[in-house]
Amino acid sequence: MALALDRKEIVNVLETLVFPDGSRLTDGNRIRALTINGSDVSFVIEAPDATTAQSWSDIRAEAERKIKALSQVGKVSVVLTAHGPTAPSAASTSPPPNLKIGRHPTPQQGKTKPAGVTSILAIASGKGGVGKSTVSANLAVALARQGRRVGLLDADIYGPSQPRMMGVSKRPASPDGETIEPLHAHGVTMMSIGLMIPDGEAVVWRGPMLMGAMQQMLGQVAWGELDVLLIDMPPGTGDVQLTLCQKTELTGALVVSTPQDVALIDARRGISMFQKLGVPVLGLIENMSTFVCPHCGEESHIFGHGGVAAEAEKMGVPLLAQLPLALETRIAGDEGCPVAATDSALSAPYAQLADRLVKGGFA
Ligand SMILES: Nc1ncnc2c1ncn2[C@@H]1O[C@H](COP(=O)(O)OP(=O)(O)OP(=O)(O)O)[C@@H](O)[C@H]1O
Repeated sequence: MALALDRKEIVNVLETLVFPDGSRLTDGNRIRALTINGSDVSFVIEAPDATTAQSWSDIRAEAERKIKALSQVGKVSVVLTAHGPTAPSAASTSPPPNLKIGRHPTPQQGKTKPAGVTSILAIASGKGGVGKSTVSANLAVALARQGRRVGLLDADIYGPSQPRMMGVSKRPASPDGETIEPLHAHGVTMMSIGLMIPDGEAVVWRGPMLMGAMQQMLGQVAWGELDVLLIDMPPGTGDVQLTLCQKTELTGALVVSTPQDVALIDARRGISMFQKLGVPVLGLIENMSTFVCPHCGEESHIFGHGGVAAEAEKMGVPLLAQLPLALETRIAGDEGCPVAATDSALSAPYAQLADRLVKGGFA
């Protein structure tokens, strides 16, 4: 029988990798989420910013090669992520690129999809504030940790929250005034409409302008090769949702709801919109399903219990995940490092959701 893979053996190998400045790859908590699953090894190398991350690609490759060379190791997945923006001076104080974002849409025949993107998943909710952005950010990171090439488009035009949740504030560049360079955080390629709008400017666009902006976010952003692009949709069933369903080749939709009746009624509306527009609903995600008290450990169902599972059954769609309400999840989101990017036990349900989507061939 083969001996179980020893974590220490992996760490020993990683310790031999040294940067030109003499520091080790294992210094300063750079190696995160080292996971051994049978003979498969995965971990994340976290750089302080995106520029540094780029310069670490050789050491990432070397780490992968050396771990693979160990006798009992099967698959190796090493994800290089950047925790912060490229340079503090390039934060949101700089103006957005000079592109006409929010222009009228250009005529488009049929449904399109950015070249190089295999699957597009819309993350939607009927009601606002149920955690759709939290789920999108964490799912994106969880998929990236499983070695998938992931994009995240924050299309929540009225309340873009991905820059905060993913810890990104740099303005995307547009060297040619036409193509928009996406940003990178926690192994995810991302873009938010919030990064394109001048600070303090309220979005008062109406239907056609919104459609034009969405078309630009999908068509002008240099997404590159992606296994999956997650779209964090605005809540409800308005213009943006309709346009996306009609003009984009969506692989499917994931609908997030809390167990509350009011949220479920709206979720039902969202599901029915997707079904009418011929977008497969891949499943429901129950967020804030239980609350585990950080002091006494007692579990309570603040927003009710069982409603989302019953609704999923009624609508004939799977219940894909039940995600707990946790202070750590909220804080991690506010601090720009989604809990799925950490070693916390709370990252597990997101990893399971990601795994389910990968196994289903959707991501
Ligand atoms: N599982 C969770 N545990 C703890 N806090 C959560 C959880 N899910 C979401 N939150 C918190 O609830 C708030 C709303 O979440 P989020 O912004 O993800 O919702 P949303 O549905 O995208 O909202 P909007 O409709 O404004 O786009 C945020 O402060 C977030 O940190």
